[in-house]
Amino acid sequence: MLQKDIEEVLITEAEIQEKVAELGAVLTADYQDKFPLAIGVLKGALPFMSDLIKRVDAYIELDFMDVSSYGNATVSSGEVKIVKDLNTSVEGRDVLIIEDIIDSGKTLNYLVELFKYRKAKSIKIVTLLDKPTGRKVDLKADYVGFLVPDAFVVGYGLDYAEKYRNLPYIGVLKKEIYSF
Ligand SMILES: O=P(O)(O)OC[C@H]1O[C@H](OP(=O)(O)OP(=O)(O)O)[C@H](O)[C@@H]1O
Ligand SMILES: Nc1nc2[nH]cnc2c(=O)[nH]1
Repeated sequence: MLQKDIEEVLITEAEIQEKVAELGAVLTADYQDKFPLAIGVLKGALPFMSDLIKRVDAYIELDFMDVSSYGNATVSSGEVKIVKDLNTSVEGRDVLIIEDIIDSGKTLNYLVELFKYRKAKSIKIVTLLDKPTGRKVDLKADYVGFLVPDAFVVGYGLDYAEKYRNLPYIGVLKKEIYSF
């Protein structure tokens, strides 16, 4: 049903799952002797976070932050709003931010500055997708799944107007779906 709105599948479900396992193995090694606070950035990171944490064989604590800067648009408003804050203090903690995509970089830039201000011991970023052509601020992730081209992508957590998050793959929507 949802497939009829998709122009092109960029990353298949199998490719995502293979990459998640790879990233999980790297994180398992890097966090073996630590107890990081893994912070999922809602809502987009939910499927990635859910799959990734099951591939990390190390002690990790989970928390969530809900921030939003896109609303129903395909371009960042540039203003990051905290919709839900953490339940846990980041002070003195090794923080691992889990994101679905870095585009302009503004969301993560905001969160990194916030967690620095809140005195996190270390801050690392794992993102499933990186769209370097969208970058507006200087920001790099520590762990990246896939580079994506300059297109608005949906699926596996990523939405257009709150739809398509439940697709198991990453794709590009047909042009007629967008209401500009
Ligand atoms: O690098 P940026 O340009 O800041 O874009 C990345 C952010 O945009 C999306 O979130 P959105 O604000 O759409 O909220 P959502 O996760 O609830 O969809 C995505 O989940 C990232 O958090
Ligand atoms: N769904 C979706 N959300 C985004 N947020 C920033 N870039 C994107 C994108 O390409 N797709």
